[in-house]
Amino acid sequence: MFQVRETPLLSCRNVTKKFGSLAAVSELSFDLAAGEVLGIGGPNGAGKTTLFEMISGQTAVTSGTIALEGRDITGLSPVGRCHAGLARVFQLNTGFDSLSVRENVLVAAYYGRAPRRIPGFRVPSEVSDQVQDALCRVGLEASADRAAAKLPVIDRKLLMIAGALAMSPKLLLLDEPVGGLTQREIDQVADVVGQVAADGVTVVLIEHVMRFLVQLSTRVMILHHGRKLYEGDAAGISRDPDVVEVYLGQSAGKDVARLAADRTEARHAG
Ligand SMILES: Nc1ncnc2c1ncn2[C@@H]1O[C@H](COP(=O)(O)OP(=O)(O)OP(=O)(O)O)[C@@H](O)[C@H]1O
Repeated sequence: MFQVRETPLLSCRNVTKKFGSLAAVSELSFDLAAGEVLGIGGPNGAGKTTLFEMISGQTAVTSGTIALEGRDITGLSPVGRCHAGLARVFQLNTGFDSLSVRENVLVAAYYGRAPRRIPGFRVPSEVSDQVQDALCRVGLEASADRAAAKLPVIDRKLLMIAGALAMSPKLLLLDEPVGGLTQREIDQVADVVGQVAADGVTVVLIEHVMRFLVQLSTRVMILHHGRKLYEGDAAGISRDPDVVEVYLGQSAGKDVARLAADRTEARHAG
């Protein structure tokens, strides 16, 4: 297993989730250092989203522990985890359709950073600034007054990312952020996430789009049947016969090898 020397930003120890007799995630352990981008892949049903459910507190672990910056958060509510610095972007749209783009982000910025009482809904100026900053980071400032329901799919995805960023997270969980997007749109989201990571936010992303996963991840973990099948750099997944067999397939494995080589070349050139 990868060793993180200082107190890890996120630490999962023997995390297990059982649904009846099915172990969706089984005895999974990993550490994540601040500043990493961990890409998680694996076949349908591998346990990726269930892992996110446990990290973000939407579902309780059956056993195991989860710590954020050394603090055990295993029993904390989802909102408590938000206030501790953890933000999650869901796979499916979670925006409020009837609110504007700005209002959607405002709800996240207002409630996501500290405990608030509803009757006290006065927006402090630092929250407004946070909203504006989040909109600019994803490029939605020109759409701020549009109703969320009227947005194209790509902008809905960016809106969810803006909501998460408005909470000033230390750890950002992204569940299939580019599913269903065109190549150009995927590149657009990759630019946003790459900049978020460059700004110091630690990211864990689940993605089947290998181009996106390989481009952004500093480390990749492939799950299968709730267990770790592979953990290492992106280039290694195409050389791992088990990953190629159960997940990538031969031709996709070659594509991933090419993508990883392109990435290495681009980094050296940069
Ligand atoms: N609430 C639930 N009740 C029962 N079984 C569940 C529940 N949630 C997930 N599962 C099962 O747990 C296993 C892991 O599901 P999970 O959604 O975590 O996989 P995944 O890797 O995210 O898949 P995908 O790539 O299709 O999103 C699957 O067999 C799924 O059917």
